[in-house]
Amino acid sequence: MKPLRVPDYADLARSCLAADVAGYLNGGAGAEWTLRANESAYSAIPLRPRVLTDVERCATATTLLGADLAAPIGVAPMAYHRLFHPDGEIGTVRAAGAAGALFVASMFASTDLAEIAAAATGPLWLQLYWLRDRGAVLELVGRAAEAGYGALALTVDTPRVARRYRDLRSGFTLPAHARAVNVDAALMATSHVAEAGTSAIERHSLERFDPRITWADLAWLRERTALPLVLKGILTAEDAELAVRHGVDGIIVSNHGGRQLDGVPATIDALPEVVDAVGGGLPVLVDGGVRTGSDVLKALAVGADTVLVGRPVLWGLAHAGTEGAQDVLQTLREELEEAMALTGRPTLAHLDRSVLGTPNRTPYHH
Ligand SMILES: Cc1cc2nc3c(=O)[nH]c(=O)nc-3n(C[C@H](O)[C@H](O)[C@H](O)COP(=O)(O)O)c2cc1C
Ligand SMILES: O=C(O)C(=O)c1ccccc1
Repeated sequence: MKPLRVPDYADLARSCLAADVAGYLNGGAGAEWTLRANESAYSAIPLRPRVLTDVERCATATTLLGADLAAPIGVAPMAYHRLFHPDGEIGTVRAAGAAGALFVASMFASTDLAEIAAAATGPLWLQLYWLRDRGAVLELVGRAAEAGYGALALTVDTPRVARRYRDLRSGFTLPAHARAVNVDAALMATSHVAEAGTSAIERHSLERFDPRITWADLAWLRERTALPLVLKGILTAEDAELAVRHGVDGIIVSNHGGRQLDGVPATIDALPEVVDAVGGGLPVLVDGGVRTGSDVLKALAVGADTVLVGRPVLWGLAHAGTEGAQDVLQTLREELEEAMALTGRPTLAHLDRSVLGTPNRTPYHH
């Protein structure tokens, strides 16, 4: 079967990856309630099309923090792309460039961050976890600035990596070909040591991630870099207001793809309160559960400026390397354009909450 839709790639990736790697990729935290909610909440929202609006040309191009995008779509930061295909981050960053999408590299990328930058042809950000060793974080920030990264995305929903039962059951550990090559090897040493009944990634986070940071610490980072700072993992109006007050340059509404606190709402359900609290002063991005162009359209209609996709890009990469990842991003852009035409909204400015019907609420149990 030739893959045509994003879910086709999910099936193909599952069948070409080892079971433990597929479990790490597709799994979530706890009972995986939030993981399921992310996708099913999009499915529950009906669309309200308008007709006779001249949709011969539907324009998806936009800008984000001063950079041009072919569509308001980007690749969410994900660790270790080489786990899934030898093309690794070089494949996914090339795919993003070809599709005109933003690429957010993970702090735990399995490819040198300068090599990622050299292969990039579009906007590029670096995601960070705040390690107890602040010097190591700062060193990475310096290298990112030098390599031309355009912004930093600090992930704030992960004081520690959550218990992911698929990984605990499989005893998932990182193989030698997928390592976090941008962080000092001594700091990463325990991230790939197997121990029965535990997750190496979770144990490593307890040792190395700094769970003591507060809003006051953001100033420390801001004073040491000129790069825009975006917070990833905001889910409430309260935290959105604090983020604005602390002068951040953007917000990513995210529940980490259901991989951190299980029981939080689907991101499309948390998005309205964050958008309303921010009030338009800075870009709001969202990720989690986006699988179709209509999902992208729904997030934009609620008020997101750009949508990030995670697992779908790695499904494409796993199945067909660079080409597969590119096809996933291209498909989402084309489906978005079609959804704009068929809802009668020829520009992104036309996408407001009037596009959205009342959700059919029996969700979260699919
Ligand atoms: C395999 C995998 C690795 C991830 N690694 C990171 C990471 O290193 N840093 C981070 O902030 N988020 C990480 N995430 C979370 C993603 O950035 C994103 O929030 C999530 O995948 C979006 O949901 P989706 O996969 O349903 O699109 C990871 C997600 C996956 C699936
Ligand atoms: O962020 C994640 O979901 C994730 O898988 C991860 C990978 C390495 C370190 C911390 C988290």
